[in-house]
Amino acid sequence: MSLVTFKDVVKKYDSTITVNHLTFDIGEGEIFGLLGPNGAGKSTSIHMLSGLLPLSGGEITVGGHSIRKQPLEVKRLIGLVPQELAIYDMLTAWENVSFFAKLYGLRGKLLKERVEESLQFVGLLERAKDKPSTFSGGMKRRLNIACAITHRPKLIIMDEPTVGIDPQSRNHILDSVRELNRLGSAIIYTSHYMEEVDAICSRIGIVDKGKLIACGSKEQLRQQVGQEERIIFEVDQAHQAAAKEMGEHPAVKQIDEQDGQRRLEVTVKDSPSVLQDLLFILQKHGISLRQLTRVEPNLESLFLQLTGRSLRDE
Ligand SMILES: Nc1ncnc2c1ncn2[C@@H]1O[C@H](COP(=O)(O)OP(=O)(O)OP(=O)(O)O)[C@@H](O)[C@H]1O
Repeated sequence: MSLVTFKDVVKKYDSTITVNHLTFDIGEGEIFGLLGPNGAGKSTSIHMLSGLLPLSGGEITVGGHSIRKQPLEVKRLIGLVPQELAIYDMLTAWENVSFFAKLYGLRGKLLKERVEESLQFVGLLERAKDKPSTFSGGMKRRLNIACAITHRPKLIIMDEPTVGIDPQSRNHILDSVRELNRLGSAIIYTSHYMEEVDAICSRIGIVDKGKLIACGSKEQLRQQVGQEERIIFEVDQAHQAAAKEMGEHPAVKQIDEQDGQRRLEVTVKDSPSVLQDLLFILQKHGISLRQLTRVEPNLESLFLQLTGRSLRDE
């Protein structure tokens, strides 16, 4: 059964549509990735789901409850880890987590146990008495997570939780996502980092300019890319004629020239002889190969294919 449903969800600011008829659902126990460039509408969608922003159209349900009609029931089921840190500098780590736990009605012994458990979970129990102003960016992000999980929500929403932090904290957060999921929560994870979403999510929705342009399991999305791959040739000299000849090969779909034609990114349809043919063209023009890289189809390729733009360029 679906834990979350988005049905024809729209958000408009005046006449601008920021979220454009989004429809998808998320099953219990899933890690669902919402992937898209900056400004795609991920945070806006998350804020509507969390009851922080009203919908302009459509409906969102969590555990069968409508966010429009039963916002309190929905809020009880979710834990939001917002993109902007929601922690208080004048409170200690313990007091921060305890503050949020009380908002969810926890009291007494249970409150103490859950605060301790949450701080332990994010690796900050030893720093419980310290104020966040003494923490690194990654530690603050981890504290932000601890604040959202004390009430053991069925759905944890993480909005770009790894932006601007060191690799160690990033890995810690990615491990916590997997662990929270293993302990029984469904997760919605928004990011513009394809690698993160690819690494931890079981299903992925790709959004661009407010629209859901693809949605499915990683396997389904890869199949959608089809049998294309990218071959990157790094060569010793620029050569227009060679690049042009490569572009005329029937299996070549696209050539992107970088570094003054010293780096050629060639998108090819699956064909047994294409690599050999392209190498032959380089050889014929007297060009030496410095490096050759083959890139398997991935979410980046799918985004490129669907929008004609690179996810990284945003
Ligand atoms: N209050 C607002 N009024 C008008 N436009 C807004 C408002 N809030 C957001 N937007 C616009 O809505 C679009 C989507 O923003 P949103 O923050 O949801 O994107 P995002 O995918 O989460 O990207 P990011 O990772 O940069 O936060 C952007 O173009 C943004 O400028």
